[in-house]
Amino acid sequence: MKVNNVSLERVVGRIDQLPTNELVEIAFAGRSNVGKSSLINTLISRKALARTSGQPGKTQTINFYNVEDKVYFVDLPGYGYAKVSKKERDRWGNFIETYIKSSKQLKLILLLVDIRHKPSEQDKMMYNWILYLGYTPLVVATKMDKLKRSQIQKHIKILKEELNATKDTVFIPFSSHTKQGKEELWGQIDAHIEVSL
Ligand SMILES: Nc1nc2c(ncn2[C@@H]2O[C@H](COP(=O)(O)OP(=O)(O)OP(=O)(O)O)[C@@H](O)[C@H]2O)c(=O)[nH]1
Ligand SMILES: [Mg+2]
Repeated sequence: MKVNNVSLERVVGRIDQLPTNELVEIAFAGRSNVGKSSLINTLISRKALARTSGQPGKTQTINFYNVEDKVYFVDLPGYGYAKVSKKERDRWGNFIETYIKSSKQLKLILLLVDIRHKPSEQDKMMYNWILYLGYTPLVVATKMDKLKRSQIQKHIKILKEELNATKDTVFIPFSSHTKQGKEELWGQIDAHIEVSL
């Protein structure tokens, strides 16, 4: 998709504020600091529409970006931020869960994991949970610029093994610094949007 028009249309902090809309939705999930907001900025070719930060826990609301009046990119708050209380974590879990379960327009969930590290227990839970809800997550292995080119396939293999990934789960190495993986990712997103339009 060629992106000219995009805006942050809705910031949702409570379940009862979730939109009932017509546009298709694509959600971006993953642990705090993995690069969700940066990925959205890269896809829409904006430097900083989605707020990013070196401090984990930047995105705490569910943010709906209207892209070309065709699709919402849904930036989810990150999980696994150690400094957050259990109560907050539970609230997060309920919030995300309610959104994913209740959205009628959600067509694709991108699960972001850091290409350098083994997935955390929460990453594994999230992966399995997305499958359980009937979606096949598209796994984006972020921050590939931090690895040597020769290491990338090895790390993708480790991620597949550790997540015990299904055959039809697609893995895309990505960097929002070098923009590697951007075209491939758009290819996947366009394909999902097309079948749903
Ligand atoms: N080297 C490198 N750093 C990245 C990349 N993507 C994001 N970062 C950095 O990682 C940090 C976190 O990025 P964000 O995009 O804010 O992460 P997030 O997943 O939205 O974080 P929360 O909103 O806290 O859930 C920032 O300092 C980014 O500059 C990447 O591809 N390569
Ligand atoms: Mg964020």
